[in-house]
Amino acid sequence: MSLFAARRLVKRFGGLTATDHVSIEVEAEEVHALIGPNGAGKSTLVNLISGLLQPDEGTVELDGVDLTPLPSYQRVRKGLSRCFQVTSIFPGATVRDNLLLAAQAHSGSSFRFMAPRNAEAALQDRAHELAVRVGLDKEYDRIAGALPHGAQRKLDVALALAADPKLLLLDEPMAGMGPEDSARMVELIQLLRTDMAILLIEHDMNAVFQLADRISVLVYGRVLTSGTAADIKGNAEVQSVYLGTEVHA
Ligand SMILES: Nc1ncnc2c1ncn2[C@@H]1O[C@H](COP(=O)(O)OP(=O)(O)OP(=O)(O)O)[C@@H](O)[C@H]1O
Repeated sequence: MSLFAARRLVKRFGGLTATDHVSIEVEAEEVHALIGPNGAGKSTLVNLISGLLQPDEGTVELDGVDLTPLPSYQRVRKGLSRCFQVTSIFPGATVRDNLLLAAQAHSGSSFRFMAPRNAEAALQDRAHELAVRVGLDKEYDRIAGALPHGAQRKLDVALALAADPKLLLLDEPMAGMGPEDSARMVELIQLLRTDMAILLIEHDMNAVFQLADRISVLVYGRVLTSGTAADIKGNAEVQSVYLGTEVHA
């Protein structure tokens, strides 16, 4: 059984079927990328998976738990974390305080039996560990909103990691990045994949081909095909979908 499975998801907006019986699975430690031209329904699918939208049909399951009836925040508790295309950081606070808040939000009852001073120390450790993990330890005391774009995206990833996800949903993590920052983000995702499964929605095809074990191509709300990078590169139907369109996915 796969770690994660979305099964036959359907979402209609009036007469438009934005998600048309989409099934997608992610195995433990797998990076599964989702690509598709503009308007293919990627954002809608991500919202259905993370719980910002409710499907008209279909189910979302993680590690044997049916997440479909749960709101976003409960899905996070069950192990499904999402990074946002629009970052979710507090721009006026330091990296440290952003991470402390996230660590605290996800600490649940873990510090309940500790003396307050020990609980505070454990939170500080956790926040610093998250900064180290994404390579932001040198920026720890800087104001988040003043960081370069690439560093802000890393912080966004660190905030999602605070929940200790089993599945990390990365929604266009390379958006707006230059080649150097993109390369760093690829390195970071390579590190993370040893600890969690990743569903990656990304327009940067270089990054997708480097990272993905499996790629699914979404067109008009349906999965056109799924396969390895080599399968997808050699697929005539995929090529024709992108031909003459704004090829950035
Ligand atoms: N809330 C909504 N109400 C009505 N139609 C919507 C809504 N959200 C999305 N759609 C429509 O559903 C289709 C899929 O949109 P979606 O944003 O999911 O595509 P996408 O693949 O994420 O595109 P992009 O890469 O441009 O963000 C589009 O035709 C869009 O206009």
